[in-house]
Amino acid sequence: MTASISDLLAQLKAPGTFAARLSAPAEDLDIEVTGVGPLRFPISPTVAGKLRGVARPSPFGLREQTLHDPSVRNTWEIAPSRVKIAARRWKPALAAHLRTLQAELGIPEEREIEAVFDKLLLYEEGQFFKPHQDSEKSDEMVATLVVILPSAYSGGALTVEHRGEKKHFRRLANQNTDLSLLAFYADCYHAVSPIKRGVRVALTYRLSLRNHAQGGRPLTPSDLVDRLTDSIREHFAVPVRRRYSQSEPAPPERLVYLLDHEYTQRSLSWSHLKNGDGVRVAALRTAAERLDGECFLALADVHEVWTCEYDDWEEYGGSFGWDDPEDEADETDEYTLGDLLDSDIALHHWLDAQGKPIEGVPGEVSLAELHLTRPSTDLAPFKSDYEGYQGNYGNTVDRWYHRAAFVTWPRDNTFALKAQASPQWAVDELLALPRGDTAALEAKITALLPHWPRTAGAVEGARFFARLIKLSTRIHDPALAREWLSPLGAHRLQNQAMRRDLVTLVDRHGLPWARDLFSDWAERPHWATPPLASLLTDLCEALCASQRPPCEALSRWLLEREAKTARERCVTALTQQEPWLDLDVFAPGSTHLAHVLAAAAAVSTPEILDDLTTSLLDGDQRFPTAFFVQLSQACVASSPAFRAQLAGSRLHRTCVERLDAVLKAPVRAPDDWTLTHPLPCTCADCKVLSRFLHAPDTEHDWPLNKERRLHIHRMIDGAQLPVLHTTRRQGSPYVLQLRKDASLFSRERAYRAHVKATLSALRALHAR
Ligand SMILES: O=C(O)CCC(=O)C(=O)O
Ligand SMILES: [Fe+2]
Repeated sequence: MTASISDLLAQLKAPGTFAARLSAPAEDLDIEVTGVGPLRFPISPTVAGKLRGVARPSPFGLREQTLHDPSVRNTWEIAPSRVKIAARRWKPALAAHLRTLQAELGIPEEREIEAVFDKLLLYEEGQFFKPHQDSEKSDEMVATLVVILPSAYSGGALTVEHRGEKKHFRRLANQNTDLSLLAFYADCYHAVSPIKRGVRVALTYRLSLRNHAQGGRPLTPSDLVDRLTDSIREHFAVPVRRRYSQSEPAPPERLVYLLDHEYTQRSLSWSHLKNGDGVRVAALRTAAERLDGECFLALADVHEVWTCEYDDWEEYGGSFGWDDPEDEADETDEYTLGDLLDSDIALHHWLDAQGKPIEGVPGEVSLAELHLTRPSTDLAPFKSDYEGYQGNYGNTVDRWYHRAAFVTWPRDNTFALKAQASPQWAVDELLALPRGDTAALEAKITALLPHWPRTAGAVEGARFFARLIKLSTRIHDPALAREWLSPLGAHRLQNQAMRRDLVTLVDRHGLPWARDLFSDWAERPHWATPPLASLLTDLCEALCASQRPPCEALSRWLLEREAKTARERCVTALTQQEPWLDLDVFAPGSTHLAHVLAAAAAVSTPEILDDLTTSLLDGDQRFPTAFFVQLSQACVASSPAFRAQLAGSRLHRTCVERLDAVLKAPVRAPDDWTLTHPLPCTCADCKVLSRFLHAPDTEHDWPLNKERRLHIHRMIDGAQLPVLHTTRRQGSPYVLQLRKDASLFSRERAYRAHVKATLSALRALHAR
């Protein structure tokens, strides 16, 4: 059994810790503040008062901004321009202290630390600084140094937190005489608890790594690297099922290892990884390179959704309260996490092995790719959002974390990964391959298939699909060509070049292959896929013009298939409640039929018209007049070729008869309010409604309880009858008031006019 990557990496302890302290005599520090004079230690309350006289309230940096908020930070600060420190003795003394602290923080000896003085801070009684991260003001900044000057005070403990682990630094026993130097990694949250008595004076420094040159990689025990190599090999060998995917289980394409420290775009670099991250990445990279893996660093945005138990939740700030060990304040979390419901990780800001930014790699991380030694819950979220009760899930909380990751994959996977981020790029690359090398092309295409339907299917734009089908004509393997074409869809065969490519394919792979391809496309329609019907004429023409037998056969098969679907659409429309004098119910089906008939006429396949006529006129269904009106309209608007074929046919004669009958019926007299329309329901109430419609009456007041009123409302609306129906909310039960309205006349006039125009167009077909 190979060990898990996380377990192996957990054995690599960080060289050093995230926060360290030392104490030192104060005599090497000669310090003078403009307007106050030289500071003598311990700093007296009088001098502290003078310092306050030249200080200003501190702002604090929150992410990219600088804010003034005394509830977060309540201290005085003095700018470096007012503070003069004699370099002669302090410089070598500070350098020596830094070497000690550097070793404790696990920063390799060969890296040189540079300290830049930032400011002088003064905390008086009650002043504090709540948990925060220091903004990393330069690319090289790795840590913060605080030098607490000798003075008498209590409270004012500094707490530093890293990945759930906290270190408390209380004042030194000899705080009156000695300096206290504290250094911690810049991504650590830290806070100063309120001063109880006295004053606390501190200098802060930014610590940067100087010699940028890639100092050798931290060494890793070679047996561990061997075992890690085995585990990585196994990671890329064992197939796993992908979440939400129907495709066959496959080995992960990448390995993503989440680092422990936080990094910003500026601070992420191979040479500046913070303590434990440095050794683990070195080990992973050495192992990955043995396997010819490509290696990257990236920033990782982690988002998790948890169920949670709610207890008195407050905004952020409450959950990371004072940690004054002298107070022994008990710590309570405001909510307790339950189950992880969902998580997603997005990688961005990629750096390659040389540290150069790269683009075009998919950001989304799958569970199968992921390894980590510390779960995100150990970290302080960058942001969290509490959601009240969420149905089945109860309360939930969303948390976001800023992490970073080491990523590696076998060099052979690079093409497939980049293709996921940009299918367009991949198609262009493949088209640029030397024409004759089918084996190389097919190997590359095979590597893309697992993600191809999803990634290529999401692309918008005709150019891409034109190139996709063009490339498919260079694939010899029929099954591969079919899978490659699956994201295309028949509705996208919009231009002649694409249809010519289709002809080439059908001619090469044969009719059964082509039928399967079109069936794939029909089975997996995009929700907004436009029907193929409007393209049918062009498609069949292109297929038949080739005079290749499989293409001609495909044209026929498509016509028959589309004729069948069109007829089914019309039959389905029959089952819907038919509105009074409505011309829309059969519109989609009739238009579809007309497209099929036009295509059949274009490629001289007259049997389609005969077959359809028989099935429409002699089938079990009786189509109402509205259907023939719609069909006639679609036919007269269709292609000249089809109109010529229709003229004098049985379908033509039937349409003429049915439309003629409409016009032969007597025109409604101006005072005739009777109305005949079949209702789909025969209940007692609907019979009453029908009687009222038939009758010359225009009004009917009908006491009815709620349920029955609702039924009648629905009947009238469903049939779009020219009857107003309102409820008079008086008495018991309320009264349903039915009123026939004048649209009875206007709608009928419009209908007759429409039928008349269509009929004369139908009759004109003979004249040609
Ligand atoms: O006063 C201290 O010990 C810490 C000061 C600090 O965190 C800061 O200036 O950002
Ligand atoms: Fe700070």
